[in-house]
Amino acid sequence: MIEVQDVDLLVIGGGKAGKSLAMDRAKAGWKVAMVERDKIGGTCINVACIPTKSLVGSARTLLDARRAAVMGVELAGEPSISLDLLREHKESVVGGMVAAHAKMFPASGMDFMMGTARFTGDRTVEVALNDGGTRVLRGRDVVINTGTTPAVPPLDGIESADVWNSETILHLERIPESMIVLGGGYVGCEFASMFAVFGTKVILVQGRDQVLPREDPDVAAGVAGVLSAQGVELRLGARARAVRREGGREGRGDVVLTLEDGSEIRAEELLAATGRAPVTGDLGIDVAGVELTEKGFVAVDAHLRTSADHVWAVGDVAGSPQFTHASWNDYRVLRKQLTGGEATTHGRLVPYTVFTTPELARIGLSETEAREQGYEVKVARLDVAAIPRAKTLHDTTGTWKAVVDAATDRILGVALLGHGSGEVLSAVQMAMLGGLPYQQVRDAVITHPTMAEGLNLLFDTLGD
Ligand SMILES: Cc1cc2nc3c(=O)[nH]c(=O)nc-3n(C[C@H](O)[C@H](O)[C@H](O)COP(=O)(O)OP(=O)(O)OC[C@H]3O[C@@H](n4cnc5c(N)ncnc54)[C@H](O)[C@@H]3O)c2cc1C
Ligand SMILES: NC(=O)c1ccc[n+]([C@@H]2O[C@H](COP(=O)([O-])OP(=O)(O)OC[C@H]3O[C@@H](n4cnc5c(N)ncnc54)[C@H](O)[C@@H]3O)[C@@H](O)[C@H]2O)c1
Repeated sequence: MIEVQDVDLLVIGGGKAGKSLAMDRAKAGWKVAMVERDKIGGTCINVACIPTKSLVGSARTLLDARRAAVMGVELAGEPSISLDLLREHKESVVGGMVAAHAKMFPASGMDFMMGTARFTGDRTVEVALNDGGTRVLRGRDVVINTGTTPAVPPLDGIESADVWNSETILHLERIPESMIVLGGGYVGCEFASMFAVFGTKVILVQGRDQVLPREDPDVAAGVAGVLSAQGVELRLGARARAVRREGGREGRGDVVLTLEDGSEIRAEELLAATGRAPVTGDLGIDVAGVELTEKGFVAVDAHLRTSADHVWAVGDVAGSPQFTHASWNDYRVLRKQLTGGEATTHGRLVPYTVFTTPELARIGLSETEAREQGYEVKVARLDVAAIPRAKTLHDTTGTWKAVVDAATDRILGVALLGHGSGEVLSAVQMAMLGGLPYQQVRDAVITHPTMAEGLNLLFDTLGD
């Protein structure tokens, strides 16, 4: 019989919310244990945001080098990607962050262990340690932060077709001559953009009739235009039903994707980018009295409480918006409650940026959503080409759009497609948080020439 170790806080899965909470509470003197299966620092730094944005940085550097002459700079020879250097760059960024976490965890005072946790009773887990052995831990409070994992699309033949997902593509075995990207969501658009810039002939197959289906059609069309201009072939409204690898696993011929209309598309590789599935299957969740939603996420209320007393869930697995910053905010919401305060996830404003090149930065309601919710809206639009900073950079692709409540003049949301828009977005976010009418942003004195200055121009288009 293994002895049960009691702790104040037990964190299962070291994602953004869980690791932040564990370190914070350990530093505050709580007895904290955190169990992580295989990724020190979680999904974001190992296999998601950080490696992908490192590679997006490479794609942008290549694009800059290709258009150096227009900026008056001569480079000797054609700039190109070195697979070895690319891997080294990505791995040095990821490795540096993982190493920093490996130091920070024990330094905080927590009991950090590598292993797989599984519930065996109320607030109690058994941990199969990666280096052998078992521990049993019980938390006064338990936090589930086990994240999501790439969903396997239900296509005939998928198991034997040897396709990539968002994690395996990051091994950077090769830059293929041709690649099908299945799925036109965030992952699909970002990888399609970067691999097209790296020189791959990309065919993006999207089941819905636009990329990024949450966005207004005109905004999605803007992103589609960016991808097309980079050479991506878009197959919209094209649902896949089967996939096979010619020559079998050993022969490794082309991958062939069959669409619902029976037509076939072939390429050297296929990236499945069809969403993410919650990691709850092997947690023994029913033993803990924790209920799941129909889709397998942990069911939580607006306070991140599960159906079991003193068991909480945070991040992707709790159905929070699938962004690292949302998970980080979950941490703040939960910390407040665990330390005697009140906090909720209800009504929070969660921005996001899709890192195509250029990027799409979004916050608040789309025009479609605003109209569906009964708002009478004013819509402002600005071509990025009108922004002086964009002209100085010869980087004028994109359009900005803002949706304003006609009754109050408050900004309901924006969609900014263009250079540096993810940075500009935060200025809009602050205006929205402060409840400012658009005129105050329009009339603010903003530094010239910055991309943010475009906000003056954007809201100028609405007049008074
Ligand atoms: C390709 C890609 C790019 C992305 N880019 C961005 C971006 O640019 N910006 C952004 O905001 N978001 C981005 N995201 C989304 C972001 O990565 C996730 O929303 C975020 O990582 C979720 O974090 P989390 O806190 O839910 O947990 P995670 O970071 O997923 O952590 C969960 C951890 O739990 C561990 N675990 C699971 N089960 C167990 C168990 N039984 N025992 C012990 N440990 C366990 C896992 O190993 C994992 O480390 C991207 C996602 C992908 C796939
Ligand atoms: N920059 C960022 O913040 C960032 C980047 C990457 C991922 N993420 C997060 O990761 C999550 C997952 O991203 P994702 O792109 O994998 O999922 P997603 O749900 O955004 O997109 C998946 C797309 O695949 C399509 N699809 C599914 N099955 C198909 C089929 N059989 N044939 C054709 N098309 C099919 C769907 O229509 C959908 O649009 C996102 O929700 C996002 O929150 C964020």
